[in-house]
Amino acid sequence: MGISPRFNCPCEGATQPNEQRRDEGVSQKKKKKLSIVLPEQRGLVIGLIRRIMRENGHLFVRQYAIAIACLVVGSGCTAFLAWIMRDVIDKIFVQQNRAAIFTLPAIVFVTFAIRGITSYGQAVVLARIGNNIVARYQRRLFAHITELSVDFFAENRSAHLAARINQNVSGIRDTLNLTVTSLARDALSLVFLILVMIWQDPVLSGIALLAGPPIVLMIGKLARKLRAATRQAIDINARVLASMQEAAQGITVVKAFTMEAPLRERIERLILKAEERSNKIAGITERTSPVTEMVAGLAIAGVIGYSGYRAVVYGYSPGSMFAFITALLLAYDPARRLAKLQVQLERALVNASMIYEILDMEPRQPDAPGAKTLTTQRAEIAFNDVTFGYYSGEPVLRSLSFVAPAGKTTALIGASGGGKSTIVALLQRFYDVQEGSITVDGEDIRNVTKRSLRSKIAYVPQAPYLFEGTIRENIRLGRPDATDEEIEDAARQAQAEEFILAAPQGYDTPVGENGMTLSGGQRQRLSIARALVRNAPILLLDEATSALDTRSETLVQAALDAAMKNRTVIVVAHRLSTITNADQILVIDGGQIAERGTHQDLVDRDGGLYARFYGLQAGGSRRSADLAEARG
Ligand SMILES: Nc1ncnc2c1ncn2[C@@H]1O[C@H](COP(=O)(O)OP(=O)(O)OP(=O)(O)O)[C@@H](O)[C@H]1O
Repeated sequence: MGISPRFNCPCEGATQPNEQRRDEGVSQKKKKKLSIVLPEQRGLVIGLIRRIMRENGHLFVRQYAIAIACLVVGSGCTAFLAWIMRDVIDKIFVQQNRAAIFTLPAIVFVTFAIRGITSYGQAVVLARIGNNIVARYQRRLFAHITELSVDFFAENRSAHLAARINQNVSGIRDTLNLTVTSLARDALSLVFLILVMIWQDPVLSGIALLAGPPIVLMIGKLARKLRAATRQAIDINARVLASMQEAAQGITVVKAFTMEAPLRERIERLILKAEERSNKIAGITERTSPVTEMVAGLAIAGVIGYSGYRAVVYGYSPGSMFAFITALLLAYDPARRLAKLQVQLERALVNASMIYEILDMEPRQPDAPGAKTLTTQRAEIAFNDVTFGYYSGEPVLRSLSFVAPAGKTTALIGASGGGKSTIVALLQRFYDVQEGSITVDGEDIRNVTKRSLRSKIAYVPQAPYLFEGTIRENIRLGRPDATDEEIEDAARQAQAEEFILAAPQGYDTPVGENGMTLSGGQRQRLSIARALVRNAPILLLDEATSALDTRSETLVQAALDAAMKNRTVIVVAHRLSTITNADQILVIDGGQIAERGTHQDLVDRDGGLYARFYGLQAGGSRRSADLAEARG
């Protein structure tokens, strides 16, 4: 299973062609990358709006009812103001009715007050709905992303992803709010005002409404242009933010290599592009204004000219004409906003579809239907004829078979790129094998839940990663229900206690971003403590001691030796010194096992790869990169 390219169509009901599904067994670089794909056709756009409505609308029925009630009352007030102008002119100015001098202004004031209160009410309610939608989608996205396979993160730069999500999440909110406010406020106001106009004067209304069709045509054209520009703008903005974040994260490398100037130039180029895109969008969006103004101005001028002619020549009542013109002028604002609606919706929909693009992705290694919980008796691991490659036709492991006996240590060693880390990744089911199988106590790991499989494994990665939080919290990530005593015990075993207690707040000292305040060796020891506290039957060490100095390494090695007892351990080692005691050593070369045996067996093997390598450096502390040299 692969990440579904179904996100090409974010509307519901879109299915993936079978052919596409079939060739997804092997990950294919192009398919995994997030691209900006948009529904091009009107039907798909409506599908997207309907999906957003269906997923969210029912959650906010009460709030939307309040907002819509406010909008309806507000629209009614607007129409009423136009309506009452007839009385203002006729009663006050023509009939000179004294009582009306007091009552009509009072009515106008009360109408404005009601309009103000309802406008406040709808704005607050809609803002709350919007904020809640943003929060819900942020939660949903994070939960979904953490379920996606590791290859998704290998293919998508994390900073770029974060920046894009940050921009996109507003799309759902804006689509909903724009649709609701436009329909409930602007469309309703317009309908009420047009009714007032027709009631007052059907002929003049006909003249005024002639302005509609040309404006609608023009907006349709502009919206199409805007769609492409918006897509590019969102992507460029995400790249700007991502580049800044990456520069901040890698600031030591940036400074050490004096990369400031070229980096600045790169970001400046992106910023310039983003500025150009924003200007283009503003140009397209605002192009609606002059055209709308001119067409509407023409209609209003026509109405004034014709009604003036009728008043002067035929003596029509100024009151009804005034009410008509007021309604026409008041209708102008909602009509203009409605004209802009499609343009604004374009942007919101581009963002919303990008959110669904991520939400519609499926993990590549989902649990099989009816997957069991893995229970381990002995925790014996077996690779049976495993063939695997990250890309189709490029196998990294070829028909690889070995057994990692229960309670014993199996060391993997070999030249860089041979496939050692891949073996460790496959065992955790970050990827699925293409041929063969991997079993734990005879159970194929594809038949058990990933959660239960991984709960049996403690993993110390090549590059230790620490999360924002305290030292204690970072160790506790190994097992959330670990007691403070267990955490301190693990830290002691990992030879980390000394520096932890020397830190300003001991175990409660914050580690800074990815442990920036700690040395590489200290980070590694915390990572080992995290694995120890997990207390799992399988221990995976990927070059766990690579960042330690000789003293720490000796200490940690002793700790690891203790932790390895009675566990099934697979250790990827780059230094021979760390594996001389291993129960079996597998020399991995070109995705296959070139040699296997204990350290002594392999050293004794005349002309063997391992023996040659060992011979190269009697001290046995050189890195396995030298194996390539040994291989000649
Ligand atoms: N996520 C990935 N996507 C694509 N190719 C990958 C990925 N990870 C590893 N590879 C490729 O797979 C091959 C084996 O890599 P792997 O990391 O397993 O080797 P290794 O023996 O652990 O190397 P090292 O000792 O340098 O860590 C390499 O050619 C590498 O480029």
